[in-house]
Amino acid sequence: MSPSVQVEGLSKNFGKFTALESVSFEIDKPGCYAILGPNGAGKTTLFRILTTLIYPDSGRILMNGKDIFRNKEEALKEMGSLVSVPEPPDFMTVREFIQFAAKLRGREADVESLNARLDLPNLNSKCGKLSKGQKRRTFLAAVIAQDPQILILDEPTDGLDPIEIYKVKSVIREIKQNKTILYSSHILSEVIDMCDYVFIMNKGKIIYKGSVTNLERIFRPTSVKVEFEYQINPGILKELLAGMVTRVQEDGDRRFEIFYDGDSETRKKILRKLVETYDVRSFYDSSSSLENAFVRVLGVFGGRS
Ligand SMILES: Nc1ncnc2c1ncn2[C@@H]1O[C@H](COP(=O)(O)OP(=O)(O)OP(=O)(O)O)[C@@H](O)[C@H]1O
Repeated sequence: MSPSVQVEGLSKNFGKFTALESVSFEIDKPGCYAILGPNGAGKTTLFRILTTLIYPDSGRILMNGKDIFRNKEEALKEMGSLVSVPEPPDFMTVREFIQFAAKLRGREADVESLNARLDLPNLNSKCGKLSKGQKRRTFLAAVIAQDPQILILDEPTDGLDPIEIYKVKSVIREIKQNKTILYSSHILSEVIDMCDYVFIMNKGKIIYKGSVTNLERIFRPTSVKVEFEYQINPGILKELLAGMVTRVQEDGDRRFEIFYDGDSETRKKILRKLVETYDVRSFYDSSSSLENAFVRVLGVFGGRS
């Protein structure tokens, strides 16, 4: 049976501040599910509730059909988490901690394989002597050694160096094939790279739910920036592209931003026409930055103050 997570009408206030408001979603297939949102959106609050570190004011969560607040032990049996910067105990070695974590769930840890995949620090080092990134990878190795069906990972790459990020991402890509991973991040490009489905949060609410492919399709670029080898008459350029473009805007000396309907065929026609007529120095999607797309999602669905 596939692991499932159901979140129903979750709300959480801190005093008068509403951190989560009626958050609901359902997951019933393995894969990597991103909770994406800017700082303060409520991601960590949601993850702390999902792991019962704190309790909601209302709503319920079912993991594999079991209520995590009413039937905690049963419901969390198949869940492993990396939330709120956990640290392995100082006095244990890396190997001991991973073996200990696995034993808690009745599993045997394959420490050597985890070491090869995550490039762990010296297995005999005491955890107290590790750097922040090494501690995080050791903790992640321990969670993976427990072999849970559901993994809750709150910004797992936060504070890691590029090589560590690469290792962590490879492992997550590998295990998401048959597990459910809830993965929070504020980096859209990371989510596009890793995840299959995305929930976008802003100001305590989920403002977008959809596949990552759909998100890319909706927020595909709708303008290109072009630079010519020499100065171009804007009037003639507009005439040349008439019928293909919605607007042509001068963008400095020899540079223009050309707006169109976002269709890839139209984009090809524009490029062909320009190259046939002029010497084009560069041509690229002006809003191809995924971070820009994120800002647009917030603008379209969630407002932004
Ligand atoms: N214990 C608390 N007491 C009061 N306010 C809190 C508490 N925990 C969180 N908040 C507030 O709730 C809001 C959501 O915080 P949360 O940490 O869930 O956001 P986030 O999306 O994880 O942000 P980040 O990406 O910065 O980690 C923030 O405005 C935060 O200040």
